[in-house]
Amino acid sequence: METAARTAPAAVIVGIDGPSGTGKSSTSKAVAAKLGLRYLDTGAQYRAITWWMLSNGIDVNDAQAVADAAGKPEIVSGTDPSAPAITVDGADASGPIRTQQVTAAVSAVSAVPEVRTRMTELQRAIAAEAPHGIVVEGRDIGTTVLPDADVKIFLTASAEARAARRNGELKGKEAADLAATQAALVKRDAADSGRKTSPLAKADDAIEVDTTELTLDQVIECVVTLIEEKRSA
Ligand SMILES: Nc1ncnc2c1ncn2[C@@H]1O[C@H](COP(=O)(O)OP(=O)(O)OP(=O)(O)O)[C@@H](O)[C@H]1O
Ligand SMILES: Nc1ccn([C@@H]2O[C@H](COP(=O)(O)O)[C@@H](O)[C@H]2O)c(=O)n1
Repeated sequence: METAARTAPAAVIVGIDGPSGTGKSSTSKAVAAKLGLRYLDTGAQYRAITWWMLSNGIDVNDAQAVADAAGKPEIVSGTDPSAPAITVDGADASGPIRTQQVTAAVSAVSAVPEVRTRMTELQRAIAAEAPHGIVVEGRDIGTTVLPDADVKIFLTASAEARAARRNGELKGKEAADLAATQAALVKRDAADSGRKTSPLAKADDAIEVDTTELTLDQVIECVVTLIEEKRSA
């Protein structure tokens, strides 16, 4: 008797891009966990190399010095969506990469072509090793890192909504000025969109999701549905 062959779903590669505070990390982690996929935070990698530059006395505004040092740190990213991890030369960097000092310096470092070449190679290698697929979030995943991704999403939200979300994270800590938060994220987006190499941009074939009026759960549901539709097509 013939039995129908049961095939596991093919690995699915998902790229989620967008400006700062649009919900890329929260959405990507939840979607990956729900669908049994790996997860990669490429922003954390750019933050990690920036932290290394700062820790090693390299002037982040000296593009040549950053380029010369770009190959030195060893950056290792975990891909478990329930326990994102990142190390630099074997040391846990998950805390230090989130400081204001790193946030203020990361756009300058990530604009250096040698840094982007190194990170892109690392990101492609990680994506290629994910057995069932991966959700990769960043700024240039759909345009440059994984142009053949199965699903490309570009998240957006108003600057007001993004600033309010960021300030909401500070509960219990000193409340930040909303206008200052908004100005800082708009400035970082402008630097990321304006650089020559792999700027923050929506790929032509990416699906744009404006999250301004959506809850996080609604965004997650929307992205899961888009991936499932693609898988069943
Ligand atoms: N749709 C939403 N509604 C309300 N809050 C949200 C929504 N999406 C994300 N958030 C909250 O907004 C904050 C920023 O989200 P998140 O860190 O996922 O954004 P991001 O795009 O990855 O930001 P960055 O690029 O700066 O790392 C978090 O506190 C998150 O819980
Ligand atoms: N694919 C990417 C991802 C990130 N960057 C740069 O890193 C910064 C930090 O990113 P977060 O997601 O952690 O906020 C971001 O502002 C970019 O400068 C990048 O260039 N490409």
